[in-house]
Amino acid sequence: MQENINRLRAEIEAYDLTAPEQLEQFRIAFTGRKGQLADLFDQLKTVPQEQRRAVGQELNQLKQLALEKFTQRQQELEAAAQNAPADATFDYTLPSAPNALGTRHPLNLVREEMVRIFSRIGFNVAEGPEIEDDWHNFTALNFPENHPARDMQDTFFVHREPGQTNDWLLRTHTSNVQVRVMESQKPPIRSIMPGRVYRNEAISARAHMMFHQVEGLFVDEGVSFADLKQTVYYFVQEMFGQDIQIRFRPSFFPFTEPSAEIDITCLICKGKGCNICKQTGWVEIGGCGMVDPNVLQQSGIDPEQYSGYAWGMGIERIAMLKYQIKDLRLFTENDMRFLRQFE
Ligand SMILES: Cc1ccc(OCc2nc(C(=O)N[C@H]3CCS(=O)(=O)C3)cs2)cc1
Repeated sequence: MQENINRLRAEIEAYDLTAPEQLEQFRIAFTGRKGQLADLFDQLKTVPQEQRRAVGQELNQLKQLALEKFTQRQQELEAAAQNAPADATFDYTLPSAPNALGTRHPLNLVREEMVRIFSRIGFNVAEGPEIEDDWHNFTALNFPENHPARDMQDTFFVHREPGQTNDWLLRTHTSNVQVRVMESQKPPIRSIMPGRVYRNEAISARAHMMFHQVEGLFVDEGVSFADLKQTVYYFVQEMFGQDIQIRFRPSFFPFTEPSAEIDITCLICKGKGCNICKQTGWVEIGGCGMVDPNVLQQSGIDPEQYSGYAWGMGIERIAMLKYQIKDLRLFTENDMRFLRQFE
């Protein structure tokens, strides 16, 4: 034991504390819970009873020596740090810790691009409630009382009085905002309505209940289907490229007459036909039409004086075409390998 005490004293006295990081190493080596001094104190019980007092005192003196050396050096370093000019202790040329900048979600990129494209031709952005009443989501849009879209199968009702029609629901499209804009503004109206919409598709393979839409509305005097076609054509060329063509397929929606589905030439095969476009050369991107005069009327706009067009597109659909994304679930799974690919 005496030999160990003498060796340890010599080690403590000779220990070099010049560099700041050696102070912590000294503490761990000698005075820490698992240090060499603790080991010697543990061995004290093996010393013969008559010598134990003297050896214990010597160990305590050694511990005191180590603590004084540690404390003195610690105070010297603290004083030096306080007195030295700031730049002496910190190397400002060191690179900072890397900050991951993150990326914007593809659905936001598409929504922002659509807003930019339509802002350039005079459209503003209108917002409205996601929890909506029956009037603004259905009746004002010419949906008859027994229309299947009103079923619980397609719509999430938030509050449903038996037999009542003034139900509260989660809007199934952003068309409610168009109704609210027409109720609150006089033409000319040039607005687009991006936002979340909800569909109760419990029976479909897609487990998705919420997706994103942008709709557009233009109401003024003398608006024609030709205006609608040109606006959609401009949007498609800005969003998908100047070489992309469009076509309108006759369709039906309660709120527009005439109505049409909007197709663009397949972005993969440029119209030749491939498995993406099912050999047709065309892919659908949304729908449009002239606002039904009854819808204008019900929102307080005189259909004898004004006419308008409207369109609707799903943001997920546009994003999947633009970025060739094959699975809808990628938008909501937060897989960084997917999300990091976008700027
Ligand atoms: C007052 C008012 C009058 C007319 C309106 O017409 C909005 C329109 N929407 C469509 C359409 O096909 N929409 C779908 C495209 C894919 S989607 O996201 O599932 C919704 C055609 S015309 C809206 C409001």
